[in-house]
Amino acid sequence: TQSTRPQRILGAVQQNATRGDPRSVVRAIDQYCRNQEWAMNVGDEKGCILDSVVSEVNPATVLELGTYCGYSTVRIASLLPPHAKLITLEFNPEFAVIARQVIAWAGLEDKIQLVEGASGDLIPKMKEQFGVETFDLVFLDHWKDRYLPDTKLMEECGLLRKGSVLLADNVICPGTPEYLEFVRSSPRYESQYFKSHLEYTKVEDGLEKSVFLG
Ligand SMILES: Nc1ncnc2c1ncn2[C@@H]1O[C@H](/C=C/CNC(=O)c2cc([N+](=O)[O-])cc(O)c2O)[C@@H](O)[C@H]1O
Ligand SMILES: [Mg+2]
Repeated sequence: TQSTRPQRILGAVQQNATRGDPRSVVRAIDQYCRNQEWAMNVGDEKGCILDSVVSEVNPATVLELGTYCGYSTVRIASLLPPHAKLITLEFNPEFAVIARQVIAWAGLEDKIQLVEGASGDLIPKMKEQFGVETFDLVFLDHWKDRYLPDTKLMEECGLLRKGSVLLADNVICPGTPEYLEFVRSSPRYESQYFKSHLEYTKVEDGLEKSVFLG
């Protein structure tokens, strides 16, 4: 039977990456997606911007919206300090199965909690079910029309504190116009655009970093 793209990405990791070496997992996926078949990972160019923001924030608690195959999950978690935790939400069970194996290959199961379900349902449960107070960093990379409603939901659920950082992928391509308008015009956010390119291409894209001001 025909394999799926996420299955082929997992295969590339198992063939080319070293177990327990997160950066080799990131490198294996980037090489596969650049040379064999494109996939919607944040990628190596925007990934370097992601790395610099993670290192600057040095978060104890991270929320990722949209795991897909776990590329950015592993990339972020590989930079976290020892007792830090990353919760990643994924509602497609097939993608979740692949992502769990990619995370395991990287040896990062202790830092990452992959929760299956829709962000709109899970965000309101973060405090009671997952013992989260607030998130120091949120990486938004799921359906682009969910960025704004989920940001408002995180505010309503008290999951953001003064200084929490939202980092959003694809604000140019495919684009998140309503979200961008909101964070750039709201007095409660200080936003900054990091110009880059759509993963593995020369098309313009970028990340928007927005600090919640409380
Ligand atoms: N509400 C929700 N709760 C939980 N999981 C959810 C969710 N909505 C979507 N997801 C999951 O997040 C991923 C979707 C990503 C959409 N990205 C994209 O569509 C995308 C497209 C391009 N592109 O077309 O060039 C480039 C990119 O970097 C992209 O991230 C999928 O794994 C999907 O199952
Ligand atoms: Mg993306």
